[in-house]
Amino acid sequence: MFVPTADPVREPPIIIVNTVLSMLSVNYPANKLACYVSDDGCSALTYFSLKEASKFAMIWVPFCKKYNVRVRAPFRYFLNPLVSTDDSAFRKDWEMTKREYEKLCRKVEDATGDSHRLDADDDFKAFSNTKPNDHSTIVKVVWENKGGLGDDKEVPHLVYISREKRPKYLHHYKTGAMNFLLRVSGLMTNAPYMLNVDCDMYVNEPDVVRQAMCVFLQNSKNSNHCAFVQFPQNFYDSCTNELAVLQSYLGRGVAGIQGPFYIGSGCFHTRRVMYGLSSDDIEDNGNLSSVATREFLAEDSLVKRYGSSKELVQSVVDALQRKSNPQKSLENLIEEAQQVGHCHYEYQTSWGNFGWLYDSVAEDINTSIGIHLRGWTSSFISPDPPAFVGSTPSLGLEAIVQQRRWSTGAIEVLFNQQSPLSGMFRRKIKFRQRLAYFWALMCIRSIPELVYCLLPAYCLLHNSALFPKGPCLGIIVTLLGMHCLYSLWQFMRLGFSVKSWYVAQSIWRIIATGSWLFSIQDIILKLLGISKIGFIVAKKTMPDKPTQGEDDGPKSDLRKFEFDSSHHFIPGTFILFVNLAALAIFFVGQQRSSCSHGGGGSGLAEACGCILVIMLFLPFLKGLFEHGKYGIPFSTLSKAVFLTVLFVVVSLGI
Ligand SMILES: O=c1ccn([C@@H]2O[C@H](COP(=O)(O)OP(=O)(O)O[C@H]3O[C@H](CO)[C@@H](O)[C@H](O)[C@H]3O)[C@@H](O)[C@H]2O)c(=O)[nH]1
Ligand SMILES: [Mn+2]
Repeated sequence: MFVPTADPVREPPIIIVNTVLSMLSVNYPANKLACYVSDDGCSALTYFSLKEASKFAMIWVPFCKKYNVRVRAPFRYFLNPLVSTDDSAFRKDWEMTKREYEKLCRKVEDATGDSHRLDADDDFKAFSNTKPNDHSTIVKVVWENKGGLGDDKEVPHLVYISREKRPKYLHHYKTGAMNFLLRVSGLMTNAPYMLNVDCDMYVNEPDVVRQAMCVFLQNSKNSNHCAFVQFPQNFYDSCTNELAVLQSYLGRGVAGIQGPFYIGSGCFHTRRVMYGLSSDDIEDNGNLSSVATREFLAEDSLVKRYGSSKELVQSVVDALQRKSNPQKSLENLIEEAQQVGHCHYEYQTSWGNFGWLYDSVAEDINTSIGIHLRGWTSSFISPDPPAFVGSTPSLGLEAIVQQRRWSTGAIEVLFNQQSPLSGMFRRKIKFRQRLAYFWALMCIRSIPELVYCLLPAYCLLHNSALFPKGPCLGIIVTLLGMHCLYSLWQFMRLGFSVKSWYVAQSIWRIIATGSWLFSIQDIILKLLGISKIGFIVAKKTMPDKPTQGEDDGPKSDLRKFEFDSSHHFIPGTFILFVNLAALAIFFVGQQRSSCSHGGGGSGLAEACGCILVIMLFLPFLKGLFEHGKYGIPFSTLSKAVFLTVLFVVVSLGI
């Protein structure tokens, strides 16, 4: 089980602690599980929090198993008060466990306020004088499960790792961290299946490991060809539902072709596949084919591919040949694990061509295409209640920057080795699956979307017709109506409201013109070699009271849209102003010379177009009248006004 984290400020350790606790307590034999936390932030605080969490786990895990607790992230479980129960033993245990959890929270909080006191402890020496981007590898066995406690009391291994970073070396952000996790876990426990989650995505279904294993091990003739099992991502703090709808339709749709995309979190991978095998490298009985044996197991090819660590190479051979591992003492493997975390370890190896694939900031979609190109299938499981739940950025800059990263990463995939374009003639991926991956091109839509948002206004100002008149207008209105009804039906079929559909339409337009537009700039600058693309970690928060949406479906709410002086808000404000200006000029002109205009120019249809655009950019309209973080700041307003004046002048042809 892998949990990557990168920044103790944007990803508060207590969130990671909860994710880890939820994983340690899943319903599965504890001696077959191990949890690895990779910390790209190289934070003593994170390590401290995990140490404390491992102590609390000795209470939490038996408690969850004894009472068959459903939600095993303590912050979530203790949000609800104890319902009156006659079982006084349960009440006592509940209260004691809650007290211990609160103690844990306090310890983490105190350490966050005063991290210097950790320096005094010898165990934290490795963290002194380190910077997140300049430090050597740290590997710490937080808890080693030596067995003997009985199944319901045992707590799986917990290992903290932080790979070496030096300013001169590329570290590939999360992707590099995932490959390090793959290597260290290979060395230490070498399980054939691996679950990875983002650090905020706690396990919400204790049987999730069994569910995934059912798919891997089911007795169908294709069982060996399922490379990964993907669960959808759900969020406890989301104000909108557009991602849930997208995942539901896209996820299930693609699942019917070759399998769902890997979406970065809530996914179980097969270790052998991550080591680079193709589907035809495996025979019907699951063994390596003779060609694959020659290709993968030759001594020099092993070192070239996987690096110089003998222990690691041996573990790869074992994994490829499906040999079970003798239990080893984790403490004895620390040195070897540190070696495979050196910056230069991957130098002249093929890491990044297998494992999690490099060259895209959206490593999920990139790795996903790589696996499907090698002929593997994947499976989608979407249980109710959801198996994984996490935090999503608040509506505003955080969400816009996240979407920008996703779409930039998706376009990056088009220009690298895994591109669905260059793989056009490779037969191992199904044609329709390849087409589905072109969904990655979505951000190119930003340019036509921007044009569509401006066209009605331009036509009104320029007094030229955008829409045909007479019965032909009926065709356009019918098409638009059908499209709206269809997407509305998609929402309602999943139990979402009309309002939630409207909010989603609005959010998609804002993303298209606020995030995707800038991704195109990112890609152009990257292709010209002017700048590189980085990974800005999304900010995570934890609720302190149950969210309203928990039982009656998440709420859709645009009122919480936050603004600041970022340039990401200029296009939206500009679009709003242009449409407002066009409407105002149109109505003023209409009143002044209602008799002088003939039927050739723009008219009510174009005005309706403007109104529609304004409705879609409603958060911006509201932002004009709000103050503080919900209001659009003056600097953004003035830039947008300047652009609007230019646009109006050009359109009017003055
Ligand atoms: O240098 C880095 C940057 C990020 N992360 C971790 O990567 C995970 C995902 O980062 P987050 O900021 O939460 O990104 P999201 O946009 O919320 O994540 C989605 O999009 C990412 C790709 O852009 C995928 O990697 C994620 O799995 C997917 O859930 C988190 O656990 C981070 O700690 C690292 O370990 N190292
Ligand atoms: Mn996230």
